[in-house]
Amino acid sequence: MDNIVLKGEGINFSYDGCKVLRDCSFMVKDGDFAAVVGSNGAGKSTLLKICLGLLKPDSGSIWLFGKPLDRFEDWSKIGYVPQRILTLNLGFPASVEEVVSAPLHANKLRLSKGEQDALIVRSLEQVGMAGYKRRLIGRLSAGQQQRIFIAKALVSSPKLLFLDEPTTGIDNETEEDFYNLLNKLNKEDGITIVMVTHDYTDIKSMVNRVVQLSEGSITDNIRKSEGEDKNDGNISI
Ligand SMILES: Nc1ncnc2c1ncn2[C@@H]1O[C@H](COP(=O)(O)OP(=O)(O)OP(=O)(O)O)[C@@H](O)[C@H]1O
Repeated sequence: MDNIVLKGEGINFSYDGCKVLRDCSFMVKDGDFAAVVGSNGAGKSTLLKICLGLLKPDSGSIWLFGKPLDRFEDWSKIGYVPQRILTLNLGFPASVEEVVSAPLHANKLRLSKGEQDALIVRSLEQVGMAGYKRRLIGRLSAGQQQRIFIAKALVSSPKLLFLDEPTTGIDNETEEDFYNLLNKLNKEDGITIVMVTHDYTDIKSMVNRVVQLSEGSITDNIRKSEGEDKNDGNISI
């Protein structure tokens, strides 16, 4: 019970009366690499936004680290890389450092300049972009920009990282590098990952949990453990 970091129970959600999620229950345990899969429009991004409190369900509950979402305060434990439709263009004025440091200001962590700098450098190192601190983000490639957005999500040392289709607009070779990076963050740094993806076959070997959505319902919440698939999605905990 202790090692459940994310739990959803009986989530229903509609946009303007149009039902998108139906009675969704699921869980993710500490150390999991969970893939949220399903066809276009199945409700994957919506489910992620509900887990993050960005959308409010019509009914049902979310728990983060054992706390109901409305009482959860330790947002520095959570990283989020939203779905990106467009690559930032050359004229975008923010530096890599400004982008990466944003969560430190938002989370009001009250860190000294030196502590902030150390966290920025460490998160850039984690994504293999150590030398890019002073560069303008709009001048980087799509794959490099995506690494910077991961660094931004990592800067507050999260325990749980949500990613929404992070490889959109990235070529195959960069994509492989990127998955290796996520695998390292999960297996070596112990960060629990919840990732919406269309490329399940590419990441099957690193994923140990699948949350399958079909037309707004969760049809599977399977953890692959010790060679045995275990469905623990709809049981009460
Ligand atoms: N802001 C919105 N207002 C109204 N309807 C929306 C909104 N966002 C999403 N929808 C609808 O809700 C449904 C689920 O959308 P969602 O983006 O969660 O699906 P998804 O599984 O992430 O899809 P994709 O794989 O295409 O990104 C879709 O039918 C979509 O058109």
